Amino acid sequence: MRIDFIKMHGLGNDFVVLDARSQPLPAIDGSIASALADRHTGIGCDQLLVLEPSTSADFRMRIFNPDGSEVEACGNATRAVGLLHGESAAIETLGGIVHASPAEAGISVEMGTPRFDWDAIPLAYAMDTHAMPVAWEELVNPSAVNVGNPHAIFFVPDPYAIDMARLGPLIENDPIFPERVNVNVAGITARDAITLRVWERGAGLTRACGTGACATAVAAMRRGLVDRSVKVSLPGGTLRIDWREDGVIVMTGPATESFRGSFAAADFGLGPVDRTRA
Ligand SMILES: N[C@H](CCC[C@H](N)C(=O)O)C(=O)O
Repeated sequence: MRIDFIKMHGLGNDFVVLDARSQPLPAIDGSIASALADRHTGIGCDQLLVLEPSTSADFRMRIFNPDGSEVEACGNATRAVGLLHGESAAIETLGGIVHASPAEAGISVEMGTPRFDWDAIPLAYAMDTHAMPVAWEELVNPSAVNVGNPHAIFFVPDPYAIDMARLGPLIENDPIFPERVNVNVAGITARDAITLRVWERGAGLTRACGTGACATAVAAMRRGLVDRSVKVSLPGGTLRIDWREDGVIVMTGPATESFRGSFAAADFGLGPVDRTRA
């Protein structure tokens, strides 16, 4: 049996999309996600996305990191599947329902309202998530923001001077974040401009992180560093983040379909299709 996939990206943060609504798919778990995401022996991607029917939205999007973890939110992926959908869509995720709509600058997504309470960013002990009293060498006093998934945001003079390959995993896996955390290093370049690099939980350094851009923009706004509409420049390109007066974060940016293909299910250890799920 062959399985069709769509290869997509949002500013270079790339995805393999499997649509269970158009083909019978065997059960997908973390180990299969890791195999498909592997850039040497698999198709290769930062996240695997599985689209399924939903009883509460237009469809459901499951999100897997290359380490096999299934997670709550993925901003760039939301724009990508919004592009596939072709018109406005409500998308069910583990982090809640988000809304994608075609926009002049690509796809606009209402990413929900951010949370700052410490039980949204599971910490070993309650802290002021505005500026946590912790440090990892030159990365100090991060903000902690949950936009469906957990983010730690450090403001630094030059994000490109930070050794993310060394400090990223240290912070990602610190026990102070029992669910781990996405690590953002940001520089403020103007009242409406942020430069950002992200070490993603379960994926490592990516060329762009949509939820990271949302969390970082909100953290900077809360600190009075920027206005409520900012451009966030990531290695892969720029996103616009607006934090509306009603508390909803709106992210706008491009999404791209790269190519389509198929693979033999047996090549990735995918078992027979459970017809009760078809
Ligand atoms: N690594 C993230 C999921 C992907 C987020 C990122 N690719 C985005 O565009 O938001 C996490 O474990 O929470």
